[in-house]
Amino acid sequence: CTKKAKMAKDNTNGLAMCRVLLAELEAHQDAWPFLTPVNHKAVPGYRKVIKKPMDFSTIREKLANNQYLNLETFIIDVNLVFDNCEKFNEDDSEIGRAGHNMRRFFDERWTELLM
Ligand SMILES: Oc1ccc2c(c1)N[C@H](O)CC2
Repeated sequence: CTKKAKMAKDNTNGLAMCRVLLAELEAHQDAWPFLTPVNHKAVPGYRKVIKKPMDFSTIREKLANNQYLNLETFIIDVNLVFDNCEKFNEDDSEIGRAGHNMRRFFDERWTELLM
C-alpha cells in the first residue's frame, strides 16, 4: 500500500483508539468533575485563571466533528483537562485527587493500547 494509504490507516486506527479511550474516561468513577464545561459564571476566577477550558463533553463533540487529526491531538486536549484541574485545585482536595487519579488512569491506558 502507498505511504498515504498507510497514513490513512494509522489515522483510522488512532481515531478508533480515541473513541475507546474517551468512553473509558467518561465511565470512570472519578470523571464527574470533568464531564461537562466548568460554569465559569458560577466559579469566581475560573475564566481569568484557566485560559483554555476543556472537558470530556467538548472532546466528544470535537471527535464527532472530526476535529482531531490523530491520537496525538486528542491526547493534547485530554491532558489540558488535567492540567487545568491541577492549576485550579489543591492536590489535597476531592477534585484535585480526582484529576490526579484520572491522569494516571489515562496515561496507563493509552500507553497499553499503543505498546
Ligand atoms: O470548589 C470548587 C468549585 C468549583 C470548581 C472547582 C472547585 N474546581 C474545578 O476544577 C472547577 C470548578
